[in-house]
Formats: sequence, C-alpha cells, structure tokens
Amino acid sequence: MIVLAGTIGAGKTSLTRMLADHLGSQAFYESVDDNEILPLFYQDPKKYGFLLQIYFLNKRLAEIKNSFDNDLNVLDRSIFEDALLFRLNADLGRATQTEADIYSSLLGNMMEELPQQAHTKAPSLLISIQVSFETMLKRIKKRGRSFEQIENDPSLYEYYRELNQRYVDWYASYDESPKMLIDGDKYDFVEDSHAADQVLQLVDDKLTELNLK
Ligand SMILES: Nc1ncnc2c1ncn2[C@@H]1O[C@H](COP(=O)(O)OP(=O)(O)OP(=O)(O)O)[C@@H](O)[C@H]1O
Repeated sequence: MIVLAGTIGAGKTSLTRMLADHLGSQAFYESVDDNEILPLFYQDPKKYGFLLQIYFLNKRLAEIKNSFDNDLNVLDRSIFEDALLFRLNADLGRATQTEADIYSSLLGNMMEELPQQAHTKAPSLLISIQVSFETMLKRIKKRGRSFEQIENDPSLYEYYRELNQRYVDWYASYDESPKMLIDGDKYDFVEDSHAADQVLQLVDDKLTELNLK
C-alpha cells in the first residue's frame, strides 16, 4: 500500500482521495471527526496523550491489515509518524518515560514482519507532503477544527512550530520503505488543478520507477 505523511493540514486526506481515484484503488481514511479522544487530548494532553497514541496505533494497524493486499491502496497517514508525534509529546512532558518506552516497544512488536507472511506491513511507498510553517498555520485556520485553533490555545503555536520542524528530520531519516517528497507550498493540489496533475505525474513516475505500475 501507499501511505501519505505530513504535518497537520498538509493535505494528506485530499491527496489520498485524488491518488486512489487516479490509480483505481481503495482509499483508507482515519476519521478525525469520529475520534472522541482527540478533543480530550487537546484539552488535557498530559492526561490523554498515552491513551490517544494507543487509540491511533490500534486504528492504523487495522487500516494496514485491511489494505495490504493491493500495493496501490492509499492510506491517509502513516503509523510511523505517530512515533514522531508521541516523542514530541513526551519531550514536552505530556507522557512519562515509562509510557514512551512501552509505546515504542508495542509499536516495534506490532510492526515486526513475520517470516513467510505473504505481505509486508511496511508500505510500498511513503509520500510525504512538506509545507512551510506559514502554510500549515493557514490551513489549520482555514479548516477551522475548533480544538486545533491557536486563538483557543496560544500554546499550540509552539507545538505546531516544533512539529513542523521535526517532520523535516523525520523524513530525512525514514528508511522503512521507498519514499518521495511533495512540496506542498509549490503544488497547491487542492486549489489548483494544474498543480494536481503535476503531482499525480510525479507519483506516477515514482511508481513506474519502483515497478508498481
Ligand atoms: N499520533 C498523534 N498524536 C497526537 N496527535 C495526533 C496524532 N496523530 C494525529 N494527531 C492529531 O489528529 C489531528 C488530525 O491530524 P492528521 O494530520 O492525521 O489529519 P489532518 O490534519 O486532517 O491532515 P491533512 O489535512 O493533511 O489531511 C490533528 O489535530 C493532529 O494533531
């Protein structure tokens, strides 16, 4: 399967839809609106940080299991980024060392490939959408999910800035599968259909190079 990666508001969900349509494959979305833990987490990150990660881990593993049989199915977020988000939260004191250790060990166990399994849990391609901090803030505002708004909680400004910065290093060191980067500032594939065509072409080229298409 193909997985999308990128910061909050990068455009993962939109590109997932576009790609699955284009490739004639299935799209898998993680619904944010039905996530009852997320608003609680934004209200009290220290209390709900660990629970939220377990929630996501469970959901994303289920997605991987449902989508693995087609290399071209598209998932709107990778399981690997959760570790990045959790590390950030742990560094901000929103999780204890024990919670962080248990989380890493659980993730490692869940993602371990078994001998003789027909399909791997690692994706066939990871596509990361990189946007500047300014673009990230604009998109979060435009989408308007109340619990994500900086006006309601000014401390989110630093959280978002740090998160966006960490994505750059995370992508550089990601080595679980082939990967490619899409410049989300250069290609506004949601608003601009020409940019959308260009992005689909970039992905097609990569899939051809990997013999997936
Ligand atoms: N592992 C995690 N830990 C903490 N928060 C998370 C985690 N994964 C997702 N979130 C939160 O869930 C919300 C949705 O994030 P996500 O990036 O998955 O979707 P999105 O913002 O709709 O992305 P896009 O606009 O690129 O489609 C955000 O508020 C994000 O902070």
